[in-house]
Amino acid sequence: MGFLQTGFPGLVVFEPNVFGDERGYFFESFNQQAFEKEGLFNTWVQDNQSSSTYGVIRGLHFQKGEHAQAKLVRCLSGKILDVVVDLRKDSPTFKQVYAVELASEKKNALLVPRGFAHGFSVLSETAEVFYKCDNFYNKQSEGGLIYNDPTLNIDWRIEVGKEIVSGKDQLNSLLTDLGEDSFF
Ligand SMILES: Cc1cn([C@H]2C[C@H](O)[C@@H](COP(=O)(O)OP(=O)(O)O[C@H]3O[C@H](C)C(=O)[C@H](O)[C@H]3O)O2)c(=O)[nH]c1=O
Repeated sequence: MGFLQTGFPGLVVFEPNVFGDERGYFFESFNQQAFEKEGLFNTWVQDNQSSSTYGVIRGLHFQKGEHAQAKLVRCLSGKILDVVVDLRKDSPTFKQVYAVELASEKKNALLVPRGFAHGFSVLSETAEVFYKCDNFYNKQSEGGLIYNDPTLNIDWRIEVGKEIVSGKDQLNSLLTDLGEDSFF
């Protein structure tokens, strides 16, 4: 089981020990003792799962203030580009972007601490994404960054014109327009 540092404080890529045999495979997708040994202390209270087709971009979302959520994100089927933006004012990586490919084949996961905007693009024909949250959904506190913000210049690795973005996400803000209450 490996925990890979990303250079962003608290943002960690998790690579489990996978046990394969003639039946298939087994791995522990989360182990509180192992995570706490790495200094990763989260109390997960809500699990989310979504399914999307190629070209879908969900996000970038965050919940403000006391409703902020840490997430442990994995791809159950297919492949996604998981993308986060650091919104923590005191972080050395404040306003920086980190992206990592999560795939069912890799069985990897991304631990996103509170204080990040999170989104992903679907690189395979379909993808099912599962993520644990350490705080409950709170619609009223939701904030969003527009996926094609020129300041962030995120390469979602989707063929031009094939992006599928919800009406709600098309109304997300530019980083430069976020209010003070969007930062941590
Ligand atoms: C997030 C959420 C949504 N919902 C309901 C609200 C809507 O009726 C429906 C779809 O919600 P939304 O369009 O916000 O779903 P996504 O675009 O996948 O949102 C997620 O996208 C990015 C990748 C994230 O990291 C967030 O966890 C989350 O915001 O599910 C709930 O009932 N509970 C929830 O926790």
